[in-house]
Amino acid sequence: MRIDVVTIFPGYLAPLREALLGRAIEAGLVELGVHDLRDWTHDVHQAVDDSPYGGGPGMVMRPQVWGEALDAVLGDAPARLVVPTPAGRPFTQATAQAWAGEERLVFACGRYEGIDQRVVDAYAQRMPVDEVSIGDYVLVGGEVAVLVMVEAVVRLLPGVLGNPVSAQEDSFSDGLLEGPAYTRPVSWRGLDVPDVLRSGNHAAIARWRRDRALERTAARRPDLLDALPDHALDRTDRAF
Ligand SMILES: N#Cc1c(-c2ccc3ccn(Cc4ccc(CN5CCCCC5)cc4)c3c2)n[nH]c1N
Repeated sequence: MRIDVVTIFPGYLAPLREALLGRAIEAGLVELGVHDLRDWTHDVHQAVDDSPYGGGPGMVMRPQVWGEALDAVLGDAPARLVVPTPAGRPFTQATAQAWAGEERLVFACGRYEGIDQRVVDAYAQRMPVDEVSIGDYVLVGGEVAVLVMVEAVVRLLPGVLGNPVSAQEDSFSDGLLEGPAYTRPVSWRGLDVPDVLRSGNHAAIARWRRDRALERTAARRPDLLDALPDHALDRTDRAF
């Protein structure tokens, strides 16, 4: 997979070259290009924004600069254009799983009050464009959202995670939050690891983990339980 990010703060994307993601790039599993939007300005001030038509707070990012940058970055290779925005569709694990199958993702990181809508509209005429939000809170720009989305997608690519099964057993993959996890020591500050986890009884362990996942999901994310299809819960599950 090739990932390109266009931003006025390239340094914000430096964490993408660290740790797991950095190793995936070094292993050739992912190619990453980070591009400074200001490289496509032509004025001495390198202006990328202007006042909003119709009034309103703040500034809007100019379509011309974005058009030149995206034309240059995209070239002729097919890609999915992703534009983070507070007004976007929710980015979920299902989104990450769908995008993990893409050959190429190009992320347009807005700042100020966002990017002139005609940029999305123009590119949507020739390629898939997703306006997405990572959550119901307001950030200052799209860079942090891109860090989140790139990590969620790249970890799903074959060969990236040391233990690939965990991508299938993630929270949300079966529609539930994952339950609690424990490691050594068996007792710590007067708190003990649940006996069942040390029993060697794999059926009992699986049941206990499912019960804790259901319990936690019911307590913290009842909306996920409501969204589960009927066949996803067995009679024992329905106790929650
Ligand atoms: N993903 C994601 C995000 C973002 C996100 C993503 C990308 C950009 C680009 C710029 N900003 C800042 C910003 C802040 C507020 C508003 C709304 N204003 C309301 C009053 C009228 C004007 C517009 C728009 C733009 C961004 C924020 N925030 N939260 C998420 N989950």
